[in-house]
Amino acid sequence: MENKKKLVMIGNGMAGVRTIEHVLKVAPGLYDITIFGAEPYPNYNRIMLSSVLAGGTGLEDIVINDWSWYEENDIQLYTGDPVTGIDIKHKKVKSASGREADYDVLLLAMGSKAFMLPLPGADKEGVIGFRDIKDCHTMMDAAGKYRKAAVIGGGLLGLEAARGLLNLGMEVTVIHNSKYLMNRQLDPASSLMLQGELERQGMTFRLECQTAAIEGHKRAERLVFRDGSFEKADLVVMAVGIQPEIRLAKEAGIGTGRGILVNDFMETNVPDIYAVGECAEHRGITYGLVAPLYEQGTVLAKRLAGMETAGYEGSVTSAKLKVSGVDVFSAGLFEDAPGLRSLRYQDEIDEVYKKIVLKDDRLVGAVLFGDTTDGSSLFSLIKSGESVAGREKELLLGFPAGKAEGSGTARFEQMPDDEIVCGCNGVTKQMIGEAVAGGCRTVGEIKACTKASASCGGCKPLVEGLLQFYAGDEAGEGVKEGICSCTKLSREEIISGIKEMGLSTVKEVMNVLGWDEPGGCSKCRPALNYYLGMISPGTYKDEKESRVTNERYHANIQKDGTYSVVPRIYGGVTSPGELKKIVAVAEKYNVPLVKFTGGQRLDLLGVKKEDLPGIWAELDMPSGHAYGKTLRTVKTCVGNTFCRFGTQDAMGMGIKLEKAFERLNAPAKVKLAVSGCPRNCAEATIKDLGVVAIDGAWELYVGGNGGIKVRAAELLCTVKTEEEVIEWTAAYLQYYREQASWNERTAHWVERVGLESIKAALADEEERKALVARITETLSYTTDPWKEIIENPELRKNFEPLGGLQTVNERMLPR
Ligand SMILES: Cc1cc2nc3c(=O)[nH]c(=O)nc-3n(C[C@H](O)[C@H](O)[C@H](O)COP(=O)(O)OP(=O)(O)OC[C@H]3O[C@@H](n4cnc5c(N)ncnc54)[C@H](O)[C@@H]3O)c2cc1C
Ligand SMILES: NC(=O)c1ccc[n+]([C@@H]2O[C@H](COP(=O)([O-])OP(=O)(O)OC[C@H]3O[C@@H](n4cnc5c(N)ncnc54)[C@H](O)[C@@H]3O)[C@@H](O)[C@H]2O)c1
Ligand code: SF4
Ligand code: FES
Repeated sequence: MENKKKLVMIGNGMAGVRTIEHVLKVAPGLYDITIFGAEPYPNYNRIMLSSVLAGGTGLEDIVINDWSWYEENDIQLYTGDPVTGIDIKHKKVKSASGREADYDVLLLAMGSKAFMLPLPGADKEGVIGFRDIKDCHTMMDAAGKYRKAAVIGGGLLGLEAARGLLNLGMEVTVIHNSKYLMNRQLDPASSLMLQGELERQGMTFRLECQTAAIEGHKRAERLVFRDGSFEKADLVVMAVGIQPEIRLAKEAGIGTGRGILVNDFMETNVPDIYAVGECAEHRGITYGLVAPLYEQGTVLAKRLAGMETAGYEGSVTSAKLKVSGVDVFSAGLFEDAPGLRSLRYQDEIDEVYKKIVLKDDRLVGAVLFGDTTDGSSLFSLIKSGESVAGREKELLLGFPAGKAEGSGTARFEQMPDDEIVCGCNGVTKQMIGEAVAGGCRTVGEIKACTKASASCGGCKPLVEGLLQFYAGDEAGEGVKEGICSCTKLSREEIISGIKEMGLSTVKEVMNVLGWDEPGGCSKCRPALNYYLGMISPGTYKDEKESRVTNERYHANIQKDGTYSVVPRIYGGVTSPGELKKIVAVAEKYNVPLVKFTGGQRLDLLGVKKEDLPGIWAELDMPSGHAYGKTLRTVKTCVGNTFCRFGTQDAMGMGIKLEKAFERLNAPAKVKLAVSGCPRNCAEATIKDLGVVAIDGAWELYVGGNGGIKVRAAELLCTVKTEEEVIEWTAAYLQYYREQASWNERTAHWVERVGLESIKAALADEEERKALVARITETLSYTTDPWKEIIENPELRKNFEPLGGLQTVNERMLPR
């Protein structure tokens, strides 16, 4: 013992103890270690406080190093005893309880404290930050006694706190100074989508709002804002950023700025004193996420062990909001700026937004909303700084299955053993390797063993890749995934639950099947609405509030908030009479643009919401479902009616198909086409179902797609008559309706289940007829939503100026 150097650490938090773990590994027995912690606990995972608050995780689950770990490693731990002074001359520290400890090496790892706005009334009871277990307890206690909570700050912490408080049964208003939530991580488009989802979960927001004071007797009772308005609040949580703990260092004469100044080896300006974690300022930056802090810890541990090491050069960071039902990821630069180029993909129907930011030929930032699967792959590319020239669109639209960056064997071979795979829990590649060597064969088992992927979940694709890398064919199925983060149940389990228990409403399904997220989210609500309607077409009452905006308004909402009207022109075949009606309406309502669509229809664009019922009434044509998850259009060529190559009546067949299946609800949109000969002018082989005439017969192709990823349709069958075309189409569409997941286009479905299984199901005549009977029944219940609106004054109210449910951001917020 005598020969050991004395290492004293101030702060018993995530970054500091992580550094000590490394020191113990690379230099066992070198130091006699003493740790002072201000909190009365062993080292715990602060990140998981959000999960504790939201429910489902107990405090006992978040301990990283329990009491016995300190004992086993001969670490002298003083908890609940903050250090109050550092004497750099005599190399000793003094604590609140009067303890003194000499050091040879001193580690400053005091983290940060919540920044508390210096508002009048900020010292009242019920005004807190969200930083530690104590704050968690305060919020839980308050939720038992009071109803109204206000969270100041709409960043990561504020939103996670707000979600937790909602789960505790409080009404929550988030007061945010910017126009956009998470303005430090998201651009306006993704931020608006996030806001919409959180509003649906029950949060309310006051944006661009400045708090002036907190009023109340002893306890907070209300917030008063600079514009004079106010908000009742029995609990006020400040989540407006953090302040590195530098007071002790400053008083001792150690160099400080915003944080404690360190060089690339985490050395302060005073010999033998180092700083690590949120309290350290490196190259002008203080970090507030654990991944960079763990990187700092690795360098520092090697330095303390006297090992050769490259210095810490700073980190690019990524963040993922830990709110159930919301997938948001942000990494690197996300705002447009001179010298940067960006690519975006925005789908306001399925609520998916992706943006990547490039500098020259390198990826420097990404924002994902709704689908964050590629987050870790994009982050790997940002960190590597390699050229992505020529691959930009692939990066934006998603990596083809099995090709994700970070999933290749070469990448895992090159990955250093101590590279952090799970930033939230500090799990390295080596730790995952050891877990697999120890018998883990699924992501769930690795999660239970190492905690990798247990917090924000952003590392899951990497963990899966590593599991595959280490376990190869022995790797079992990944952790069981539900249809969204609100439930662990798969589509099949939900459908059999609905059938077996006779569940009949979205709410009932969520209650009976035990949804983790009581209100569901924008992914599961419409999916349940569809499954219920598909299972019981005759009795299920469609829940309009579970549908996306376009389907609620029965019109296609446009970028500028106006709508478009696409009259149903069966088979793309019109007449002078129909055209005259369209022209008259377009002129009367000053429609700014009339355009032919890709599906051979006329699109009246730029229509005001309040003009929609009038236009529908005057057109007196069914409005086409040019939106929504249903049959869109049947495109046709002229066929043998006029074309000298035509072998069959393509127009007639197209019109029949469109009339047969219009208004059909489906898991995703469905597009059809009919070509009169194999020259295929209607491009039938890139449609969900394409019919191509050959001599004396028709070929039916399925699973085609001309969208993001072009997929050629595959031949399902060849039939002789028009009746058989209708029959097979009906059977195929119903089989797709019953088997595919919500939101799954036929191209993906066919690829997933394989054409052969579909062929086998439809080849059985009895099965085919049964499918036809079921689709016929479903179609018999469909109604004309436009007529209903025209004829029902109550429904028309939704279309009055400022009527209905619309808010300024509604186009971003489909339900
Ligand atoms: C609710 C919440 C959720 C979060 N979620 C995420 C997330 O999802 N992802 C992510 O990357 N990051 C997240 N963070 C941030 C992350 O927790 C911090 O970056 C990380 O904990 C910082 O580690 P640290 O060791 O520097 O500081 P800390 O973990 O704060 O540890 C510092 C310790 O030092 C103690 N201390 C201070 N002064 C003294 C003194 N004078 N004497 C003795 N002890 C002292 C403090 O009490 C504290 O226990 C979250 C933070 C919070 C609060
Ligand atoms: N999922 C995660 O990764 C996660 C979760 C929680 C916390 N954290 C970390 O914890 C730290 C604290 O988080 P945070 O959200 O408080 O910090 P932050 O700095 O990221 O966000 C604070 C937000 O408060 C807003 N704000 C500032 N002053 C305000 C005022 N007067 N009124 C209203 N709004 C105001 C800002 O616009 C900003 O968006 C950060 O380092 C964060 O990265 C991360
Ligand atoms: S697909 Fe054949 S029938 Fe139809 S327009 Fe083209 S050439 Fe004529
Ligand atoms: S990175 Fe957040 S759980 Fe792994």
